[in-house]
Amino acid sequence: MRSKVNINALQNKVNLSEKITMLTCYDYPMALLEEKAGIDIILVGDSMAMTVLGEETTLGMDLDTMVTHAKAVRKGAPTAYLVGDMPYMTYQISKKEAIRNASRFMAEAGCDAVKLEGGSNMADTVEAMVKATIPVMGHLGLTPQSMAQLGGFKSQGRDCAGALKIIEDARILEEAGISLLLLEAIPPEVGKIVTERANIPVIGIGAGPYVHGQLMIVHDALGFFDAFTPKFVKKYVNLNSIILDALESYKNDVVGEQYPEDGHNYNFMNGELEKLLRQA
Ligand SMILES: Nc1nc(=O)c2c([nH]1)NC[C@@H]1CN(c3ccc(C(=O)N[C@@H](CCC(=O)O)C(=O)O)cc3)CN21
Ligand SMILES: CC(C)C(=O)C(=O)O
Ligand SMILES: [Mg+2]
Repeated sequence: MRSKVNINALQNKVNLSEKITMLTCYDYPMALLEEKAGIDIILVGDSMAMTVLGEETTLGMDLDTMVTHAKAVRKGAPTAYLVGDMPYMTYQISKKEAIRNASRFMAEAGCDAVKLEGGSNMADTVEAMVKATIPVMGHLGLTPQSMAQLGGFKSQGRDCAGALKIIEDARILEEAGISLLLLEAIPPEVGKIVTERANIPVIGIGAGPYVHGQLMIVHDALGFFDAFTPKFVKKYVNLNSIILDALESYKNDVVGEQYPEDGHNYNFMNGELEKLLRQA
């Protein structure tokens, strides 16, 4: 087993200019594989609402479900740096609720940190959570929980004012005590400026090549999600077509009576069948 990935190990990679790898994960079998592949950071994302539960937004995700899945992911990935994604309205209402809700990811699921969306508006909350022993990952740019205000899933920071706001928010969040920062769907140049000024690991998802590491939604990387494809997605395999082939083969086997075969059957213990046939 590799040694546990902690925040120092991640900072070491940054210092050595080694890229950090991050993927989402929502269940135990995928966690086993991501751990085996040596992925540094695993995010149990509220994107699970869309990739696993078929919702059109992330807003309906609830904390109990997130904690349940984070627990399963931790079982499959004991050494990855595990981040739990705080669902909509579990941290926006009060610092007290934010701390109590975040603590469940830490205590029940064994997460290493929690992630929350927002900039300067979240600085006080981040400070309170860090004081309460909870490491926090910030998330700027396209923040899906604000989609009603952003006007949908739209890339961000593409004008001067928008870019300046992201750069300033990154500074304020770092000052408030975040341990890591995620940048989503922004121009590479904005990612570069934020990364150069940061003293913490900066991970991008559609934030260009200059950040310290890359995140992708695992269902996107595997071709296991078809509803839409963000521009930054690279599909490494088309799992949908592989799985569909297998499902159709199974169906054809059953309909064509090719399954089950002899080896799939449970046989009687010695002499018992003859006994049954005499008595039945
Ligand atoms: N499967 C999946 N992958 C993701 O990366 C992802 C989710 N789900 N769900 C939550 C958010 C939404 N994401 C998105 C969605 C769209 C763009 C995008 O590139 N949007 C276009 C505009 C599309 C429009 O105008 O409606 C853009 O150019 O900004 C980026 C990230 C990222 N996240
Ligand atoms: C899209 C990423 C950044 C996320 O927050 C999630 O997977 O929920
Ligand atoms: Mg999320």
